[in-house]
Amino acid sequence: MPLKMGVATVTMNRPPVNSLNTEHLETLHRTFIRLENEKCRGMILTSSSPTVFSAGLDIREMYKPELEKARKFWRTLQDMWLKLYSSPYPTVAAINGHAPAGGCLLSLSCEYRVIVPKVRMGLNETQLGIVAPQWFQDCMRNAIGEREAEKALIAGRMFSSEEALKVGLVDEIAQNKEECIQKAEAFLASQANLPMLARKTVKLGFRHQTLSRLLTGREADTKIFIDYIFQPKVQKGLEMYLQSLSKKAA
Ligand SMILES: CC/C=C\C/C=C\CCC/C=C/CC(=O)SCCNC(=O)CCNC(=O)[C@H](O)C(C)(C)COP(=O)(O)OP(=O)(O)OC[C@H]1O[C@@H](n2cnc3c(N)ncnc32)[C@H](O)[C@@H]1OP(=O)(O)O
Repeated sequence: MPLKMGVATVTMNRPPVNSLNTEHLETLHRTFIRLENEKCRGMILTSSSPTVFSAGLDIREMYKPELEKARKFWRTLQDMWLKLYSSPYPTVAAINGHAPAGGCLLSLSCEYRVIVPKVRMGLNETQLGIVAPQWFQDCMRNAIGEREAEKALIAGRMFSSEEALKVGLVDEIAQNKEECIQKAEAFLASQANLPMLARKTVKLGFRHQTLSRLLTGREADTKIFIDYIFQPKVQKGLEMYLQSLSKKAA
């Protein structure tokens, strides 16, 4: 995590697709805590993969899990998200590859998004027979508005880079990763002279409702997750989805 002029670039590096298992989520969470403690001036979140930003939650964490491990997985996801979404420093996602589901959530949790061409992002959970939790949905709604979010979430729509720009899911398209990082740095530079306390207070004001909805209902949210994924038909769906992903690789 290099810090250049107080700006950190956090590069996810969990091959092959940066899927988010408990360990990877813990690493991200620890990183965001450290950045806050070190009074970082801005953060760029990106990926070491040339084609994938993040494939979202690691489906193997939800497929036939042990109960306590599944609980820990979900709580760690909540912890990571609460830290990122409420970060006092400015955040940009340099989306240099596909960003489905939890990958899209990561980018939506940043303040500004730059994407490369010819990749897809969105909350596709419905298409997998699972449901994007309320706080995932809130992040989408906060980015693109009620009507577009409702349509996208019901359909589990994956947006092309161009569609994402058009609907406001991302702020800019860059031609490649290098330009993506340059544009991310330019956004952070544009924020650098703003009084930090005022900036942070306004940001948290906008995000307060979404944050408190989860903060006041964390246990209930965990229970919803557990009850949902332990349903036999959901497990069957996850099994089939994992098989389809593996078949694709074969
Ligand atoms: C009332 C109820 C309310 C709420 C319910 C509560 C909770 C339910 C939980 C809801 C939340 C879900 C959020 C999620 O994030 S779910 C994950 C969704 N992710 C995806 O759908 C992405 C799947 N992956 C892909 O589409 C492609 O892999 C991708 C486009 C990212 C990259 O394609 P590429 O061709 O480069 O790679 P692949 O060959 O497909 O994959 C390589 C190997 O990686 C494995 N893989 C891919 N994605 C995942 C993943 N998300 N988890 C685990 N493993 C993954 C894939 O199987 C390949 O593995 P091998 O076959 O090589 O072993």
